[in-house]
Amino acid sequence: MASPIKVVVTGAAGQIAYSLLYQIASGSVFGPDQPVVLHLLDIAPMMGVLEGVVMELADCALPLLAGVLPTANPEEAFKDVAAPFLVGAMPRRKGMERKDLLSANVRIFKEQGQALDKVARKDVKVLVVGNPANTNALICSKYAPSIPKENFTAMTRLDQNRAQAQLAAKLGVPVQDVKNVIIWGNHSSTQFPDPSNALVKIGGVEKPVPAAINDDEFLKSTFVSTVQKRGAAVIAARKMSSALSAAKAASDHMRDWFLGSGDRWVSMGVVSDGSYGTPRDTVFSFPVTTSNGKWKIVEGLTISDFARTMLDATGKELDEEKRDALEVCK
Ligand SMILES: NC(=O)c1ccc[n+]([C@@H]2O[C@H](COP(=O)([O-])OP(=O)(O)OC[C@H]3O[C@@H](n4cnc5c(N)ncnc54)[C@H](O)[C@@H]3O)[C@@H](O)[C@H]2O)c1
Ligand SMILES: O=C(O)C[C@H](O)C(=O)O
Repeated sequence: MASPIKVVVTGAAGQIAYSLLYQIASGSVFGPDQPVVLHLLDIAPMMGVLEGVVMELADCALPLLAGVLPTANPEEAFKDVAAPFLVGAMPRRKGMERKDLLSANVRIFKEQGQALDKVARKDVKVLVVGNPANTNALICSKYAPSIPKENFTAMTRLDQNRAQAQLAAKLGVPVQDVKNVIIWGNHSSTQFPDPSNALVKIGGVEKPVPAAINDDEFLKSTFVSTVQKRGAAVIAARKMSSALSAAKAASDHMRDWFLGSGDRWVSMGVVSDGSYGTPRDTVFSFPVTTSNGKWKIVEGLTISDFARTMLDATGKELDEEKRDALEVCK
């Protein structure tokens, strides 16, 4: 058995963490042979609730759970961690856009970037889930200059999973038979869920999704807006933001980053190098492949005029969010 790795979940007393902690501690993220020590960070008033979470983790009797550290101190939480899931932040309510959370949440990611810079391993792999996730990840990276910026990512995997599920339902196939749908840009209503390179297996044969669906109007409008607005639809129905599916997506993201994405593309918000004409120095979601703990943007894709307009719109929003976030952090 390998020696345990330290994994931190922030917002550990919240609703996403409630699903996520079990997935991490049961081996679904880092593999069935990798023990974990869980660091649980939340704010001081939530320590009582967190105590209950700690009790429940113990009561799960999980063989891979090698230790649990609940704390309200970011430096204690981030000490020597390999994998931070930065979930802790305010969720939006009905009628809000995710960027409306910026002024409330971005300071959390400044403070946590500073703490990571001070005490985390330099090869730490950071996943930001708290909204607005892309810009929070950018700010976290900026305040942790001793850690490579490639190590900071934002979660758009939930959007990818939503897109894959929509296409599979339309085609009447199991969800795993659809692959390579892309989420470009921001985890917001300007994101571009792009099915143009997606593949579907039908009768054992792989075909392009656009040809299999053969309905351009559906792919350019209904499909795109359903995925863009899915988070809001869940909030309208549940009166709380998505949590079960968000925790599953966070697990998928980190698992693929650590263990590899195989023959599938996955979407991750990463610091843009300007690929595909996107704004540098924003955290932009791209199709990537992952192996040996590193991600690589899929190169050489054709960008149609429609896609160009969509990429430019979401890039513009990210540039604006960055400007606002830097102002808040001054
Ligand atoms: N990227 C995505 O796809 C995605 C999906 C779903 C939700 N989210 C976002 O994830 C975040 C968390 O959602 P939730 O439903 O778990 O919210 P929640 O309100 O249930 O839990 C958030 C927790 O974070 C804690 N917290 C607040 N400030 C903190 C700080 N400085 N340090 C540590 N913990 C802190 C709170 O006390 C609370 O326990 C929200 O911003 C939500 O919008 C993102
Ligand atoms: O939409 C939200 O505010 C929550 C989350 O980002 C989601 O996509 O479900």
